Amino acid sequence: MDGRRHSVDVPISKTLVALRRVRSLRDPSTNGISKLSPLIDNGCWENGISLRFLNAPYECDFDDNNGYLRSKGLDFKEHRGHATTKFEMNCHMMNYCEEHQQDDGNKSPKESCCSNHEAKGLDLVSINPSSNHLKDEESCYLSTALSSQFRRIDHSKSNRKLLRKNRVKPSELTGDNASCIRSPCISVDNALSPHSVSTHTPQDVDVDVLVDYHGCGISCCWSKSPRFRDSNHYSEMEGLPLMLQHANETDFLEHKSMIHIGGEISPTLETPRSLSMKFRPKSFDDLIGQNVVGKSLLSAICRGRIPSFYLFYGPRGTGKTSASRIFAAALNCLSLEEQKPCGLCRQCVLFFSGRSKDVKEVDSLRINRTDKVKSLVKNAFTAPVSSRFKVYIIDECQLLNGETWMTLLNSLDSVSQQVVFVMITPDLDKLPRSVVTRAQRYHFAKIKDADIASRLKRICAEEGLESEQDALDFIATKSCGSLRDAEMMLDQLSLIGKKITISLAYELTGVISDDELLDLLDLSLSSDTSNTVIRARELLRSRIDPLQLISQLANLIMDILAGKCELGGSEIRRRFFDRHVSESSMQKLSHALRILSDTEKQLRISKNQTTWFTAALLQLSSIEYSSVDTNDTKLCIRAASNRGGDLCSTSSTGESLKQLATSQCDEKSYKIEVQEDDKATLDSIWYKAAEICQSRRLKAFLMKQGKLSSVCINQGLAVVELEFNHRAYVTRAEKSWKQIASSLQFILGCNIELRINHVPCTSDSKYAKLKRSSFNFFNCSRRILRKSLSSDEKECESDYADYTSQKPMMMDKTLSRSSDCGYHGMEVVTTLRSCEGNLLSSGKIILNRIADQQIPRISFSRVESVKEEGYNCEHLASSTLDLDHRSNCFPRTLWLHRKLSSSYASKQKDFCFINPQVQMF
Ligand SMILES: Nc1ncnc2c1ncn2[C@@H]1O[C@H](COP(=O)(O)OP(=O)(O)OP(=O)(O)O)[C@@H](O)[C@H]1O
Ligand SMILES: [Zn+2]
Repeated sequence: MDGRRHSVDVPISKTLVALRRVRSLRDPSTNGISKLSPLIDNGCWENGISLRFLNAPYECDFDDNNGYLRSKGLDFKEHRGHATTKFEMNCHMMNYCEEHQQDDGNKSPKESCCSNHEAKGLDLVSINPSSNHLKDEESCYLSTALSSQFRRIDHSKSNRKLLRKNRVKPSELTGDNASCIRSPCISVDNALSPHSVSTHTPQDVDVDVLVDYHGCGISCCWSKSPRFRDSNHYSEMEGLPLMLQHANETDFLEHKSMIHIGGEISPTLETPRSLSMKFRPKSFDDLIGQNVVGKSLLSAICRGRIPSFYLFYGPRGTGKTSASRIFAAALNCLSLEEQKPCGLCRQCVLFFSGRSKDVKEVDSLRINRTDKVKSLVKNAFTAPVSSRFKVYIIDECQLLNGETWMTLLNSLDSVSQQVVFVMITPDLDKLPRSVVTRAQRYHFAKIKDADIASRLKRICAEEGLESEQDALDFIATKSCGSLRDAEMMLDQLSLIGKKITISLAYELTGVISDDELLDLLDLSLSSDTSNTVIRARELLRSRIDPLQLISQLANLIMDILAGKCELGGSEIRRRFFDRHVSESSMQKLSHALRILSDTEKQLRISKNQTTWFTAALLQLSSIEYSSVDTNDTKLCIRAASNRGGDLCSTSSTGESLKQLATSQCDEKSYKIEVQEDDKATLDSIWYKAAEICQSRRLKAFLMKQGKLSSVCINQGLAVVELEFNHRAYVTRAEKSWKQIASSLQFILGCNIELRINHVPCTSDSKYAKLKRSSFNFFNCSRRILRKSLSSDEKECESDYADYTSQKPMMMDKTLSRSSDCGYHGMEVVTTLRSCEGNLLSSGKIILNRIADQQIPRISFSRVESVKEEGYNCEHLASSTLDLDHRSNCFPRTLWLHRKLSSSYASKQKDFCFINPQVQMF
């Protein structure tokens, strides 16, 4: 059996305690009572149920002979008035002070506490609380110290019954026991009385006093149950109904022992409800990843520069609340050392046992009423009871309303120097500006994955949990910088299996393993349609959300592309990397990434996520046809026809195009008969595309005047060039570009970028002359996407359609934004070709918007690399163009192109801009 875990004699008790623990894990941050709690809280713990902590390392000895309890030199005596009663007991006790063995060798406050007491041989004295109040500071302190060691046992009637049932004779109870019937706690003498506890010989022992420092894996959740608070709390709560005592959650209590009497678990003895409670930091050194904050707060304390208003903000689970408590303790710590809180001094003990009257945690929602906040402020004006500072910790302060803030802020100037407010929020933006500016702000950053993982490792070691490093790394990644989330996940995993493994972690979080993902990716890239569908459905049906799956898949692909994915390992992994190592595979993967990104957007608005996810997977294999042919070259078909010169090389693969054409359109109606001759292929595509245009006039126009001069498919995008031999035809075609593009899209089955060129007829002598002097290549491009548009996009699209019915097209919807939408300019990527069509150069022109112009103007501020073969267009840099006066918009591609062409052509007649690609910035 695990040395730190405890055996439970009777299964039902184990079950109930386990239930309690599970409940606590559901929502460890709240103390809401679940349905189970009445069962557990009020359940009749039958007589005879005893909990026995086996294997607990006993650090504390009780000396039967001399009647003194000694714990590492610590003598416990009972003082009643002037009388000192010795007592003896036989119990198994583990000194809580042994709790934290710091890895770094530094002593925790508690350890130091022990050793300190040990060194001094200090006698702790308990004043028997005959009244419900501990009257003076000392008694409070002493009582605190003792009760934090040994929580008191309830001597109410019911408990006495239990005691009786447990064969403790009433006569054996001392008169003093009776005198404290009303107290929810027993005094130390009672706790340690030989009558209330007995040896654990099988017959006689019904009660074992169990003190477990390390936590037994059995957590109690009574921390906020008022019936277990001591009388001091009640009286104070009455006076200050707004305040939440944090006594219940403090670490000392969390790590305290449990006393089980006659089968009843004394609820006043706390064990941590969760790992995150158990491992709540207790000093600035314990805070992980917040060194700067810790240092700064500590140095403020040391220098005595304490403003009254602090704001701790940052993501959840990063230590804000813990830091505020540490800060409060440090403010009042009496130690002269720099390291505060010391955990030893009177103030520290008071604070950590939850009995400090000067540190309050305030419920934000409850002070959102005028009377309540006023009462709080009034309270703030009273002097601290016993400490140097009065500290108010207000968590989730973003929930405070304006009026409450006003009251608090107004009081800040007048409250005494001894009052400190620590406001905590995860969201600074939700606070009024005046609050943010007046506070001393501390940012709690997300905690690094590596730090989280090493913290988890330490916890596992301390808890005696077996774990795989991969699993811990995974938990760290999944917890997004929140140590609490990580600890909670670890806690849950520790309940499931003996060892915390990566597969267990995957299962708990609903994530699938990289191997499973690689398998799926392999299938989909290999065009294994049926198996892809089967596997995708299996995964989706079993446990994973399509959106999560798609994001995991995308991440994995990115890792592969970045070379971050390990090649070795499992069989699946090896197979995948054997098959997908080539350059073409990498292209496929990067295209797959784009498909997944599009699909992700679509999934967000789709009700049928499974279908669309599966469809996306099937598209991954279609990349093979559309973007990459078997030789890794672009599929590019051009009619060499009337273009002179060496327009880019053509690698016409009729077969690929056939596949492309037939794979994605209705075979019966639009199957393209691809000829070996490219020209015929292009004509065939053009004919089919024209054929399916709805407007008869357009159909006739396209068939008669238009020509498909090239189709170039790369990475799922077909760049289609059309030729018209008259400017008027070009304009006409431009007006119907959408229909043309969708027909072509339907035929080619992929995204389309359309370029409509004006190529004067060679037979026309006038144009022939023109052509000789200037290849006036009139060009524009537009693109429509096959995917269905989201509603936003549709809106844009329709705006755009309206606009383009009167004006030439534009390429990108962002261009339709008005000039005052924050764009500063645009970047135009141009290509220069000679009149023969030879590529001369390509380059970039940066256009800056001239500020403060009602009608925006652009100036050419930079011309890059358009300077080859003796051509120079630097003069553009000094020119300025007026933008279209009809719109307050940046120019449309075509318009810009015309401007550039005319401006440029006037100086250099030999070439022109082709296909400017415009990007706003
Ligand atoms: N920086 C940290 N160092 C050590 N433990 C931490 C840290 N941050 C969080 N934890 C762990 O998470 C638990 C919760 O932390 P805490 O309540 O201080 O976070 P928080 O930032 O206040 O979160 P919230 O904003 O949700 O209240 C702690 O008990 C502790 O176990
Ligand atoms: Zn101290």
